[in-house]
Amino acid sequence: MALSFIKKVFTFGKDKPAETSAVEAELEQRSPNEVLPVADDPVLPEEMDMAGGPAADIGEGGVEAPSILEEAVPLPPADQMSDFGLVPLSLLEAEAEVEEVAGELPSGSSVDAIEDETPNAVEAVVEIIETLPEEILAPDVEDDISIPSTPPAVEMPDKAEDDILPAEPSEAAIEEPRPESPILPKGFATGPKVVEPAPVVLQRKLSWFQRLRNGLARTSSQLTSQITALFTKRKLDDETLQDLEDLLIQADLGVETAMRVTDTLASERYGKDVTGEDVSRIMASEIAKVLKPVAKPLQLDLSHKPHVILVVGVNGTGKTTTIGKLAAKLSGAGLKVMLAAGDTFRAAAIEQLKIWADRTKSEFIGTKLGADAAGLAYDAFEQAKAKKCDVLIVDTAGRLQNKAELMAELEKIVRVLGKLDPDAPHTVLQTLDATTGQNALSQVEIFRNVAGVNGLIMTKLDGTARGGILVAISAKHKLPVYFIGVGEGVEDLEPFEAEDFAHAIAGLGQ
Ligand SMILES: Nc1nc2c(ncn2[C@@H]2O[C@H](COP(=O)(O)OP(=O)(O)OP(=O)(O)O)[C@@H](O)[C@H]2O)c(=O)[nH]1
Repeated sequence: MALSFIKKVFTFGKDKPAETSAVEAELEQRSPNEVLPVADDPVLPEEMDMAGGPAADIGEGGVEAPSILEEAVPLPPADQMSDFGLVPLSLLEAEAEVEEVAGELPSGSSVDAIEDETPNAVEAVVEIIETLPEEILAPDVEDDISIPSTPPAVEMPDKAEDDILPAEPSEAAIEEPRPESPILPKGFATGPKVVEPAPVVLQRKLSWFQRLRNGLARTSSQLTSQITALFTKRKLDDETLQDLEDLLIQADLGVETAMRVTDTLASERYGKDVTGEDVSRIMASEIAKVLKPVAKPLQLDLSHKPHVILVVGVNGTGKTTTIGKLAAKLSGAGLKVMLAAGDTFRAAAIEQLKIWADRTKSEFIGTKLGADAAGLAYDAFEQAKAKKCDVLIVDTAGRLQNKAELMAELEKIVRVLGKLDPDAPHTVLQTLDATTGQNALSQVEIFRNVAGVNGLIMTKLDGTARGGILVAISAKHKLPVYFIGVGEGVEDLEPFEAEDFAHAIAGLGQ
């Protein structure tokens, strides 16, 4: 196509215009020896551009050139180019310009129009072609050039109807043959979904006691290693007893329990050799004595319809989660439960409780964010009565015990519930975060005064708990401890067992 077009232009040879165009100036700067090979049917590599691609730099000898093309086809000396069917690069560049201009003109424009647009390029083409031998030019010379207004019709060979093949897809649409088992990215799988029976659990989930022990490991291992260090090769005397008492107090067990342990130890072993294990055993036994009276089941008076449980505590101590766990136990036992989202401070808390209600098939009552929590508690109580619920559990917003305003709101909730039933709320549960330590002691003190807390649940005993504080709280307040939380899951709420807890703190087995 290119050469035939040039040939056509060639037949229109004209005088060179007087002024030199920028294109021409550039062309003139180039070595006349710059050439590209034009084979009969040239197929250039994709990265080569006929008009603007890297030119082959042929030296005097006409051979050196650092291009892919040269490596593939060694070039002859410049003066013999045409003998080998080669044309100068300058010709191709001028031709490209002419073609580009022609392409921008309206279809049907004559060659004169092209010349008007780019006289210099046409002139350059003509000039160069005049120097080329006839045989490298295309044989089909026509005397007129015009840009066809319609593409030439392609003559198709006649085909019998049966021979008509479906239209062939375009090259882009031709799909690569697909491998039989495609390799999918990580996280995907193929094939029909297979419902497999649950595999035999080889690695059993940790028992709640193991989780409790793990949670209390920090307390227990610290204690036991210090006790062992204290009693290695030492007889039990006043000094070691005092040191032991200090250790126990540091472990949050409280002065009272610490003294119980040292008194018992002194009465049994004073002046004798004592091992760390002896001390741990006595410690576990004394702690269990403190905890046993408070390890009680949560008593439900189902003559009340509903039995109202109000759940209070500092932010994040696990109120909402514990309510979900309790609801699961109760509704699982066939009781009709309603959950009331009295934490009107936090949208997420309302949503969280709703999810727990759905999950445990409990009734749910909520209100809008920022609404009066006492009003919601009242409505919940009425609705739970109307629906004959067995248990109503009311969530409340977490609050710091030193925020008087919030504590007053809590007082109001209790008062309002009491209007519908003087005994309500029948249970006021406080959640305590086992990772808190000493602060939990004052939390109980204050919530007990404001909301009449009459039972405790210690949560997060599976974490890095400082469970010693529960012993101190129990010794001081003697409030029932109903459950302990040993995880975030619905089943991770265990009845509180004094012996187990005492053993876990002392680092002993169950
Ligand atoms: N590991 C562990 N995490 C718990 C336990 N109980 C609650 N949590 C987590 O503690 C976080 C706080 O629990 P929530 O139930 O939202 O506490 P809350 O007291 O209702 O919080 P506020 O609404 O902010 O007052 C959540 O991430 C719970 O999943 C537990 O026994 N073990």
